[in-house]
Amino acid sequence: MENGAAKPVIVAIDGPSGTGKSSTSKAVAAQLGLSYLDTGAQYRAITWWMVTNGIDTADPSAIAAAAAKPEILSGTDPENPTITVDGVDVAGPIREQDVTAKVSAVSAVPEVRARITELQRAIAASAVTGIVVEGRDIGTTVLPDADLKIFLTASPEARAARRSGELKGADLHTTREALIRRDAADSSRKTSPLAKAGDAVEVDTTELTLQQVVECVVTLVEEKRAGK
Ligand SMILES: Nc1ncnc2c1ncn2[C@@H]1O[C@H](COP(=O)(O)OP(=O)(O)OP(=O)(O)O)[C@@H](O)[C@H]1O
Ligand SMILES: Nc1ccn([C@H]2C[C@H](O)[C@@H](COP(=O)(O)O)O2)c(=O)n1
Repeated sequence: MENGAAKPVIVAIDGPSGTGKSSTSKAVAAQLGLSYLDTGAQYRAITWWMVTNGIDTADPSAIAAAAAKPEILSGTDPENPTITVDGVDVAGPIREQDVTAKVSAVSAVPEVRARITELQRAIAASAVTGIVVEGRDIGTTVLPDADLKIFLTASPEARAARRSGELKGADLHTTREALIRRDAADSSRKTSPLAKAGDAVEVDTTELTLQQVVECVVTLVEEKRAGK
């Protein structure tokens, strides 16, 4: 840049549920002074709005007709990410089981994806120092020109164990089956499915601690910035 300021860096982190995208992205963004966007929270927020407003989440045409109605705002401070719908803080309700069970159906509707993708691109374009954006289709569709693309993976067993640790008393087998079902739905939808971009770096986190994954991604970002 002409004034000597560093060019904003755009990092896309994709992968299935429970691979560590949110934890890794937040820590990397905080360490590097970047913004952070949880795109899953946006899809959860629009799903919460559909459920709260009595829209039938099994009816794609009803979802499509309502997709433009809610105002979804994401706060991108990695130390304090926020999400509101029509001014209501929905950070808690969007993690509830009912929303988790319906989010794949709602996020498969093309009108929903077009709306949320537009929001995501606007947020990324306005990040002054750069941003870490995590989701399912960031490297393939939302930000195909990202400076660095990471695709996190982990075995279903490791992912279920991580999630069961969060959900008090959750049965490991049930958690594993639910993760696999959601990944299958997210990977098989027609519009912008969960997929690894051809130029993404794949990191298998099964045997890595969160700290090791963060260090790996920070190193990759620093190498990119140094032009390596
Ligand atoms: N490498 C790791 N080793 C052990 N636990 C981890 C690791 N990475 C993340 N975790 C833990 O696993 C859980 C899920 O992580 P996280 O929410 O970051 O995954 P995610 O990919 O964003 O999931 P989702 O897509 O479902 O939101 C969290 O409790 C987190 O602390
Ligand atoms: N870029 C994205 C991000 C998320 N989704 C959908 C599919 C997920 O099952 C759901 C919830 O995401 P999570 O909070 O578990 O990361 O949102 C998507 O389609 N595209």
